[in-house]
Amino acid sequence: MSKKIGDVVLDVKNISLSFGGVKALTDISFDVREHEVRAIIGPNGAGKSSMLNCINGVYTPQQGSISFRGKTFSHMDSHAVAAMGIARTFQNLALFKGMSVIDNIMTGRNLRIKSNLFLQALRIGPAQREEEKHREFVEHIIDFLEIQAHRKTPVGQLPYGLQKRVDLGRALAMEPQVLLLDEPMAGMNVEEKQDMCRFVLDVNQEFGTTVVLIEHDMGVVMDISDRVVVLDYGKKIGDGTPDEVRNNEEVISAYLGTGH
Ligand SMILES: Nc1ncnc2c1ncn2[C@@H]1O[C@H](COP(=O)(O)OP(=O)(O)OP(=O)(O)O)[C@@H](O)[C@H]1O
Repeated sequence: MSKKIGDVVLDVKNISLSFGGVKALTDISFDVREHEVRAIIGPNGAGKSSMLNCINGVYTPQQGSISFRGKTFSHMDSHAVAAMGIARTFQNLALFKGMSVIDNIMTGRNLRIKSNLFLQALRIGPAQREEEKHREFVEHIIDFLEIQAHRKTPVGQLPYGLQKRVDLGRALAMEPQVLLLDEPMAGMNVEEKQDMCRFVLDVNQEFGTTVVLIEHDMGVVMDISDRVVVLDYGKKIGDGTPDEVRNNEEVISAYLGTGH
């Protein structure tokens, strides 16, 4: 891979999170470097989604801090996170099923629309020009994700694999610097997985977007990640390159050896 990994963009320090008596995360620290694909793996219930939810401000950890480009937060505010350039896709798709592909991807653009709602509603002057500019950007994403044929189709009518692609498109519409992907390939067939892998790698390599990815398919993780964090029962048990993680005894016994 010819890309150049940069400085730390996201620095997670000593995060602990519990729900009543359930300790979802215990003292988790790891960093994410610019332009890398960083995977978080671990068995069901290990705390992977909770970790993403702390990063994008859905959950507030009881302990620890998260720094983004050197700015430290004990709690990430979800609107501020999006404005800082961190986008997220969800394990259970967060799309508007009755709306077209193009309109769903446009919703990811809202953050960047500056003109006020009144002008937008009237579609006059600067608001109209602005909307055209955003629609053009959305069309680029649609071309990039090779879903031109489905531009006007209501998302709910698309096969699952394509819905996941639209979800990625919605996140890309934010022009994120960091993309958090929660199981982007879950429930896909082999061909859909290959396509999604290619798109994630293209986003990473062509736009330089940093990717943090939760994924259960080990083949995928080992193929596309630069570094991997391994969680088990809310604790970090491994961290390193795919090869390092593959050969880590604790990881093998907790996870890789158990047929997940
Ligand atoms: N909102 C919540 N309320 C109560 N408990 C929660 C909540 N969210 C997560 N948990 C608990 O925290 C632990 C970690 O869950 P989490 O969903 O983060 O794991 P995961 O590694 O993403 O699992 P999976 O692979 O199944 O998605 C689990 O025991 C889960 O039941």
